[in-house]
Amino acid sequence: MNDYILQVENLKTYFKLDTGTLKAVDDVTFYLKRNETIGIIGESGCGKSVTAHSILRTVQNPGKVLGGRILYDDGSGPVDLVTCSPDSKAMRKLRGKDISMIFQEPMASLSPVYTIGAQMMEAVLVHQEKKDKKAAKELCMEMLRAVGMPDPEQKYNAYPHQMSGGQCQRAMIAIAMVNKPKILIADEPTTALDVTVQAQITDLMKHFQKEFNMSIIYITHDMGVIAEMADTIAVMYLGRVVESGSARAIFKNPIHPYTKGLLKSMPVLGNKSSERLHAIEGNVPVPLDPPDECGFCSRCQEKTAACAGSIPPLVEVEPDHLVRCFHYQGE
Ligand SMILES: Nc1ncnc2c1ncn2[C@@H]1O[C@H](COP(=O)(O)OP(=O)(O)OP(=O)(O)O)[C@@H](O)[C@H]1O
Repeated sequence: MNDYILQVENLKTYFKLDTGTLKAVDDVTFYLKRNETIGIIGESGCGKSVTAHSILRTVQNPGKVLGGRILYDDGSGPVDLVTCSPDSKAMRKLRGKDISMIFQEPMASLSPVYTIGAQMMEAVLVHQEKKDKKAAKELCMEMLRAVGMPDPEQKYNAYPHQMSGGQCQRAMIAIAMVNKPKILIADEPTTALDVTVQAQITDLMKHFQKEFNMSIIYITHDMGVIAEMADTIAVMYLGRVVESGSARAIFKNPIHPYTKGLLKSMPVLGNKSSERLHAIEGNVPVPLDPPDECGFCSRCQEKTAACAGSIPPLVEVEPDHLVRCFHYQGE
């Protein structure tokens, strides 16, 4: 069996707007191994969420996946999701069953007008040919207990507004996990929570990963969470992967000035709290008809005249460690 459950290659997702073409995801390549976690990191607007929605084929209009491949292999051979229509039976079967997604804001996926139980039952029954409601309810209760929901019987009949933020997050995870997906896409799932609940939620994901042999795409702007969760890392900037490799390689030997900037912005245990954290100056620009140059060059401390000439290629630094920077052209 192929080592990779997902291979994303040269993915392009653009939004054709009246004002021009917004290249949200532009030539993105990364690979996800079975039972492993890839961390996708970058500041707000780098294209992380649009990448996730491209995989699930749920990109909002007028966004369209316009190029590349998304090879998903559940063990029976790779299928290119780019060739599947977003509304196809194949994609509907895949979403929520093989690949599930959880969000920063549970209310983005929980309906306010249905109970948690009704939403869980819907998630189970939609993928069953013979609808067995009794078995489905048992599965839902088992999952509510597995996510550590307090008083699961009562929460099964509760509406989201009757629960705390952390409980809603657990309910969303229970819905995402109830079909034991092969891939979980977690888009900033802990950002809105306090640190104790954050740690509980990441532990929960690791527990499910082991129990169900699940792969995870963990999207965040927090290098600390990535250090805790990820086996491999893809650093995104302005719609492109600018550096990727094993977590060890990225933390020990970061090459791209953007990766180095992100690492310097991480708090270090033992440093005095009065010491200011490094911040990368400026903001991520909007990739509306972007010029053919390194996307980071407007903010890069190391830029030279060469950086504005064209888009740097992805170069292999060491096996499986790739970087997209004119200053690194290989040995
Ligand atoms: N529906 C849309 N219409 C137009 N532009 C969009 C749409 N959704 C996203 N974009 C643009 O695509 C680019 C990438 O956005 P995306 O949400 O993927 O970034 P992100 O890295 O996930 O940021 P965040 O951490 O804030 O979610 C941004 O410039 C954003 O403004």
